[in-house]
Amino acid sequence: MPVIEVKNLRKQYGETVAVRDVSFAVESGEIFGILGPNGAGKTTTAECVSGLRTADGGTITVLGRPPRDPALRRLVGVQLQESQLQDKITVREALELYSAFYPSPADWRQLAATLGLDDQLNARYGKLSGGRKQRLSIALALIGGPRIAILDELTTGLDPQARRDTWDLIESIRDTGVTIVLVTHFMEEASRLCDRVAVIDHGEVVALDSPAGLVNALSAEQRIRFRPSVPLDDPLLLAAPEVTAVLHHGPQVEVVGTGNLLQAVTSVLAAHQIIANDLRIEQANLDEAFVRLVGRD
Ligand SMILES: Nc1ncnc2c1ncn2[C@@H]1O[C@H](COP(=O)(O)OP(=O)(O)OP(=O)(O)O)[C@@H](O)[C@H]1O
Repeated sequence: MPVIEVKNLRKQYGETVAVRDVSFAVESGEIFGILGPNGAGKTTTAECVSGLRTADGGTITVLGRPPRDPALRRLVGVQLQESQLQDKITVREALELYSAFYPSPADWRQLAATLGLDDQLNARYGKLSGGRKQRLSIALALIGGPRIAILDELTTGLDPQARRDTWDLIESIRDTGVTIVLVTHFMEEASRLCDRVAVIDHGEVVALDSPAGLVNALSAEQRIRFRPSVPLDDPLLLAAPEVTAVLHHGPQVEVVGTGNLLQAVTSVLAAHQIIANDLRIEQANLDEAFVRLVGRD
């Protein structure tokens, strides 16, 4: 049974329709990604699911309850894009303050240790690096011991190492049984972390699948590159039904096609005793799938 169900969500700000029609269901224990370009409606969707905004249309249930049900306050942890703390508050004070909001909070000292903040307890928020601030905001989202964590643009502004560390952290949180909704516009993040991804554009879900499923569905086309041992006549390859084009880049040949392209190409080459040196198969990735879906980077 899904832990979050969103059906035909609609939300507008004045004349601006931020979310036109969004539906999805999040299963228990998964990392569910909401991916889309700037202004697509991701944050608004996450805020409606978190109960921070009221939808104008559609229905949302979280653990079987409406998003603003007070019982959800300790079951759902939210880390939002704009959750800036005051610069002067220390890490310890922030953790203690947030713990006080919950009847049976997680042990904040243990959480701080897990998140690598235990040597920073007396540091002021304003002096923390971007990565540490992010860790603290994740800690604050988890302090109530939630069953669901909603994390928005978790790694924006982090350097590549801090981003990778944060990904490891999210995986370890998931391993404790917490369901995670991750709002992101980073393809690499979605591919690496998410079990399933809803791609949102102009306030609508344009695709919903695993990252690999999205790539496969949209990128039936494959490319193989190699350097033939002797010059190659294009018609030999084009005779195979799998091959749609043959391109030349100096000594390199690039074959474009569909289906079992590799087998088709290698059997043509074998039949003519041609050796394919430096053979490479170019795989499509989520970036390409995304550009195809939303028509822009
Ligand atoms: N409080 C608000 N008042 C008016 N318009 C808003 C408000 N918040 C968002 N919008 C508009 O609603 C649309 C969707 O915004 P939203 O922040 O949900 O998108 P997003 O996909 O999260 O984008 P980003 O990645 O840039 O945060 C945008 O056109 C945005 O300008």
